[in-house]
Amino acid sequence: MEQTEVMKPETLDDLIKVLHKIFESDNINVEEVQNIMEAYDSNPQEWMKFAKFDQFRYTRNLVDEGNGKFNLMILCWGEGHGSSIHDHTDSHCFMKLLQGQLKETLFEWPDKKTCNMVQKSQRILQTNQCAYINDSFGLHRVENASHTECSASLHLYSPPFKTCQTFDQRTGHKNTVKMTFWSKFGERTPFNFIETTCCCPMNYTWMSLKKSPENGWRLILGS
Ligand SMILES: N[C@@H](CS(=O)O)C(=O)O
Ligand SMILES: [Fe+2]
Repeated sequence: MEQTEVMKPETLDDLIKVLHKIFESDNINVEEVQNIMEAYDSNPQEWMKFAKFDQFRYTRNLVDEGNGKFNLMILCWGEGHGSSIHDHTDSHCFMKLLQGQLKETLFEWPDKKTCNMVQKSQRILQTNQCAYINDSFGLHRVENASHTECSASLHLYSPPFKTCQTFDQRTGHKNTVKMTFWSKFGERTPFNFIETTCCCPMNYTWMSLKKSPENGWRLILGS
């Protein structure tokens, strides 16, 4: 597909405007989106209002709904925080580092028989770099391996999705999990439940204990 002008977005607002324009079309040129996201020089003053960290796990903070074509969000990774192995529900996934570093480990889709999941590759993403993945590349896990620095990344998913599948590294067993936002447009998402989350040391999946007026206590396995 032909790529129109490659311009450098000067600010995050600029970048969002350009992304809106690009995603008006139904045919997405992955390299063009990747180049434009990479061309934006991360300026914390512009995105700080969206970056809300949690003590225990990474947070997902919605920045823009892309006219229904994409979701743009900032993920905030405290020291040692990571995701479980997951897919991207047949969507495009662009991931640009805004601050710090992130380690991305790629895995093959598990085959039918129960076995350890096969690791394909691993890389460290640096500030301003923009990575891309979709389900045809495989699955991934993302981690902030630093014990002293937090990280932030800008993710674009198109089309937007609300659930994904997480995988147990030792068995390949999968779970469908709901994906939630910690904040939307800079405002903490309202919550009326008690929640406590911990990472299961056996298989690195997340377990949450939640209480809501609607559902009472629930133990939720997976991300
Ligand atoms: N895809 C993950 C983040 S990452 O680990 O790529 C999410 O949206 O929560
Ligand atoms: Fe991901």
